Amino acid sequence: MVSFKVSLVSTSPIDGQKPGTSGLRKKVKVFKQPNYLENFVQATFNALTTEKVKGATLVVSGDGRYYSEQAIQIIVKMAAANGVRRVWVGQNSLLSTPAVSAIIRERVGADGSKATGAFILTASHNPGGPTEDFGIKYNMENGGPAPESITDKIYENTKTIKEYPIAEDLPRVDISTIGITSFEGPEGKFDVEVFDSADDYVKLMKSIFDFESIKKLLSYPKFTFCYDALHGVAGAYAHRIFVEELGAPESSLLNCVPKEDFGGGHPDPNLTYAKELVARMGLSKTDDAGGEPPEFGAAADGDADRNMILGKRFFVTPSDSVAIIAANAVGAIPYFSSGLKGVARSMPTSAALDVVAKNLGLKFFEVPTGWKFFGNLMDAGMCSVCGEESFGTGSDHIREKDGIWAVLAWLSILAHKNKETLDGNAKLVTVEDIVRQHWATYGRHYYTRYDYENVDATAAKELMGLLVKLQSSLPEVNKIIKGIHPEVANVASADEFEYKDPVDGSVSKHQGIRYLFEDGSRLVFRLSGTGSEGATIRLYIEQYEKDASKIGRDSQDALGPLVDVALKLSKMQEFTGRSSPTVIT
Ligand SMILES: O=P(O)(O)OC[C@H]1O[C@H](O)[C@H](O)[C@@H](O)[C@@H]1O
Ligand SMILES: [Mg+2]
Repeated sequence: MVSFKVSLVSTSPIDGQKPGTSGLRKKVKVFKQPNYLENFVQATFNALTTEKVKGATLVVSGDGRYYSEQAIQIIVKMAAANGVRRVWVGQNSLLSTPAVSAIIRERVGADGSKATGAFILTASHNPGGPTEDFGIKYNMENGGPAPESITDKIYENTKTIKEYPIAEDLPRVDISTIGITSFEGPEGKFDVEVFDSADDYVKLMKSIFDFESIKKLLSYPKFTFCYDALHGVAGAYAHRIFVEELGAPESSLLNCVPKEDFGGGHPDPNLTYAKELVARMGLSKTDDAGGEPPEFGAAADGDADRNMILGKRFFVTPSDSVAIIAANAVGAIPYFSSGLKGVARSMPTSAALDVVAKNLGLKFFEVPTGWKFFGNLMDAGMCSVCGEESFGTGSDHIREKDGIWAVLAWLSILAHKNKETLDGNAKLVTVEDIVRQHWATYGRHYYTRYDYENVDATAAKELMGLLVKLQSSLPEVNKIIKGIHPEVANVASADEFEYKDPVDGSVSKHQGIRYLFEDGSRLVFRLSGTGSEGATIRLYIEQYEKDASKIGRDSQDALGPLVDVALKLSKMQEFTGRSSPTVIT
């Protein structure tokens, strides 16, 4: 057995290591600066209680983006030096964010060991490569992102760090080969175990869904399917699940080979960035992929926690997606057969889920943006299904959102609704049919999001400042609105969203600026917490329509007047210099 020594390296604090909504995300060149990654990793170790470090088992992996392999080698050396007992690594550094959560919660090592935390190496949906983004975040024992109490401590530690221990002489570990490598250090044995990226996750999915019924759906000739991993880590699961387990043809997988630069693309599953899928599904305004589009299409982001669901020439908004999953879960998904404990959405997500919760008599929660808020509810047994407008959907099977889970949930609902069809007796019920049926039952929440990416941070702050100021004079605001579009309803109330966690009582302030209209419409403005440069302003626009004769409009048309009001009220163009958003979803 190779032995290693521990040396102490002196360092000094580096500015700007405050973790955002989902960890620390910066350009690769920033991460490559001397001690940058090391300082953050040590600040994290120092923020944890001793038993989470000494003798502990730690998962380290991610979406395989550029710099992952080097980062893993550094973290392994630091883990060894900090007295960690074993590090678990997905083969080739690949583990999706949901798979990491599942592994922390479910995996038991050959010697009975269980992980107590993970470093997830990802910048999620941000591009990768030498000039793009890298990221790191720490997840806790419950499989969810570290709560603010820990991330605040990490940040404080980054401001005072003076030294870190490292096992400089520990040889590079081959993370491409499955197996355990053992070392001997001053505090005893240290193992690095490399294992199959998909095994544990596939097992979990099979315990949640009825794979046989999905298989039957996928083998039905009129049901065609397509999945785009955007060259992210979802590719490491897609072949195994959709092709090997469920029998989909190889040709149904698009961009399913994980690449360290995501093939030069932007691995964010939305109508702008998932271009190839959007064209194949017959939804592109400019390219036509030719041929009849598949009945079902889906995409994932870089670390496979996000999802986009499409039907033939049809886009399902994420806010509708979670509402539809919640409305159908009990009959369609075995995991939920005894009912839902409750449902939750993030504040900017449309109120489609609220209506389902009300009709079905389910507990309902509105939380700030960020998955960690759902985790607390789930740990307390208060929430089964949740989702966000930002293409995140999930359940209490883990403590992260789960892109492939969402696809399997939709396939389960389709299989359920098509029981008779699959037996040869009826017409195929499509994705679009399911959504339209849902609107007819619950009403439709027209919804759109405008993103202004990488705008000047000062200008963005000023814009938000103006919107807060306007909130104190609603009569004035309503006068402005009437001057723009007299048919738009009055603003009934306006505030900055604040959340008191019903489980731990913690309060999160300034979680987005809301204008709530008398007819149930909403305008929400937020600054993104996940960007790595400048500021990104997000504007969320929503309007509820109950009248069945009016639920079939084009959503941009239906929302036109409200959009206009939002842009003029906020002086968007004046502050940002932008005449149109970077992305509309
Ligand atoms: O802050 P934003 O850029 O709007 O991003 C918000 C999103 O960030 C990450 O993806 C989190 O995991 C999500 O829970 C959150 O909704
Ligand atoms: Mg992600």
